[in-house]
Amino acid sequence: MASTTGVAVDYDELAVLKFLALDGALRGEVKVSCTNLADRLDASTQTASRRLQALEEAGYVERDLVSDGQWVAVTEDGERALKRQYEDYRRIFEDRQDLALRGTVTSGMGEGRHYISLSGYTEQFEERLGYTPFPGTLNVELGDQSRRERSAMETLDGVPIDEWEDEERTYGSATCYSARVETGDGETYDTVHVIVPDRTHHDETQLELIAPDKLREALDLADGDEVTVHVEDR
Ligand SMILES: Cc1cc2nc3c(=O)[nH]c(=O)nc-3n(C[C@H](O)[C@H](O)[C@H](O)COP(=O)(O)O)c2cc1C
Ligand SMILES: Nc1ccn([C@@H]2O[C@H](COP(=O)(O)OP(=O)(O)O)[C@@H](O)[C@H]2O)c(=O)n1
Ligand SMILES: [Mg+2]
Repeated sequence: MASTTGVAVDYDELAVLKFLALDGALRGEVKVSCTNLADRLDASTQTASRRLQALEEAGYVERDLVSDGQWVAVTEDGERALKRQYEDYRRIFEDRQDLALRGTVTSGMGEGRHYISLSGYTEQFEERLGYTPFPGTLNVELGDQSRRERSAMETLDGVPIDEWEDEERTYGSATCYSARVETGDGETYDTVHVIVPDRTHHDETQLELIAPDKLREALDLADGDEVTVHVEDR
């Protein structure tokens, strides 16, 4: 586990980070005594002190040393590190079924690029998904089992993209489902969306994915490569 600064932070240090957050250090500085912290960690004062120092070197906390202890605040990077743990626990306890759809990367009709670039859609993607998608859709041809399982996606909470029109015509609505892509080599790309247009030339056997980046480049994908799309309930 490494931080952005390259300093390794272990579970032992994350436990300290959690105690600090419980004491309110996400909201601002809290007074910390190494003796008290050592008690809660069931470790020596030196160990407690060393872990605080490691957290500071990793950029997860900021410290102000004073004669009778120290003031410590968790940084944004520190908060992100805690949130990653939180996401893991959510997956463990919230019993949200991860719908895993398997298929192969395939080329389509080259129309996705046009639709995804239209401002009537990009404005909605930016506002509702939080990013400007790479112009296009990565098409995934689903295997037999995943074709059957795909219908379960419609029971999840999707982000609606509304129909809109310009002078010439109306453009259809669509629904986006948050997902993660995993390649055959176990490489993953975290935030993509399965986009299901209400009007489409594709049938249920194809899944179309949008993402901030070109997935063929980010994941080194070519036609025929196997991917698993983990659709999340968000
Ligand atoms: C956001 C979005 C909106 C779309 N709206 C329409 C539409 O209004 N009418 C239509 O015939 N197809 C629409 N399509 C579907 C495309 O015509 C086509 O089925 C598919 O997206 C093409 O994918 P490909 O080029 O990757 O094969 C839409 C696709 C997307 C991604
Ligand atoms: N996030 C994305 C979107 C599209 N793409 C690829 O970008 C190209 C343009 O997308 P497209 O939807 O217009 O083309 P086709 O899917 O019809 O081949 C295709 O090669 C897609 O596979 C990608 O790699 N990553
Ligand atoms: Mg496409």
